[in-house]
Amino acid sequence: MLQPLRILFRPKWMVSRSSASYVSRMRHLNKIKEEDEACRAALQSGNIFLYHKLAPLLRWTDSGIYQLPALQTKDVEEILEKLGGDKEMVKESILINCTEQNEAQFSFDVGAIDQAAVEEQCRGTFVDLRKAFFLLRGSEAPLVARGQALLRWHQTNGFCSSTGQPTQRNQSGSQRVCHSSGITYYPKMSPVVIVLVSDGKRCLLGRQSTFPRGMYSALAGFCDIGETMEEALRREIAEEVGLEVESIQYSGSQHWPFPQSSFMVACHATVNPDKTHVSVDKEELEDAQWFSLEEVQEALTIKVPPRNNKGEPTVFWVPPSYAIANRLIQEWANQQHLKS
Ligand SMILES: NC(=O)c1ccc[n+]([C@@H]2O[C@H](COP(=O)([O-])OP(=O)(O)OC[C@H]3O[C@@H](n4cnc5c(N)ncnc54)[C@H](O)[C@@H]3O)[C@@H](O)[C@H]2O)c1
Ligand SMILES: [Mg+2]
Repeated sequence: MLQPLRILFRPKWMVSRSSASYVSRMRHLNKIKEEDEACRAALQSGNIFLYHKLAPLLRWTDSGIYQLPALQTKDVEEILEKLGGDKEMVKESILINCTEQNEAQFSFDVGAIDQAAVEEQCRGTFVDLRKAFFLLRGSEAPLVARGQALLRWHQTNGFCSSTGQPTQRNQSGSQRVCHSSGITYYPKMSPVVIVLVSDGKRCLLGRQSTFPRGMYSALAGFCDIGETMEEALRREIAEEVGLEVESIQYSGSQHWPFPQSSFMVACHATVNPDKTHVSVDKEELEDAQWFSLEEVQEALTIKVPPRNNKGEPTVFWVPPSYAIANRLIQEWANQQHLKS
């Protein structure tokens, strides 16, 4: 039988934020998301994160870390004019969030404007999102992913799939409407379950042939339409490794921008310790194996895996800390410790 879901930990945001300031911030954000006039005003005093062909602009700081530079709207207008663009283009910025001080945050893709010239003006570099996600700290990584996801969605949803007519966005970019059919389109995410299966002593990790060599992760799969998360989880484990899950515990969730926006729901699951024979579906996975606590602990200590002369990792390692798979593996290792 499936056990009821239970939260394994309290995320930091649940305990550390004052509810009054959080409520006012969320209401402010909702207002500028929904009301075009309020959003235009917020853009005038807001912060803009720049992208070039969906690669975010990062800046190397004096303190030796990469940062996501927040530009003022007037600065972006100036740069656009200087580099032969139209300063009105800045109005295409997409609302992504707001700061603790209620300053709106936007993403803007400079498009056809020369990349090197913008980099020089902004004292930064446009970096592929996979790399940027790894280089940024704290809340900047999810913020930059969200900004890119929204820009990508607008770039690929310019036309109504029913009428073929152009769709029009609202000022914040939270939706697009086809005035011919009346259909409103909202940014989309695909729900994915990611699960760390345990037999009580070992945990099960798998790898796809596209993963970097030696890297194993928790098993994941897209939810089918009409499925509950629990059904998707049980089905994926049955399909990919031929095991039947006995219990499920919810752990957390994450927006995952690769290759496109997924909503990752992360869980722990157990199987009967007498029924642990793995039969891998080779269409889905290259390999799946049970790993001991010692092996997992060793892998968790590896920040950058050692590589051979072809540049390929030579050891067993797990996804980095920004991936929710890493958190599941870390939580499992902590729980095993408590048990022993
Ligand atoms: N953040 C993390 O820690 C982490 C770890 C592992 C995997 N992931 C992500 O989980 C996602 C799903 O994992 P998977 O590849 O094993 O899934 P999966 O096992 O469902 O297999 C992928 C296949 O599912 C099909 N599919 C069904 N719906 C889809 C949709 N909406 N979008 C794309 N393909 C769809 C496609 O045929 C695709 O080839 C991947 O995008 C991967 O990047 C994230
Ligand atoms: Mg899978």
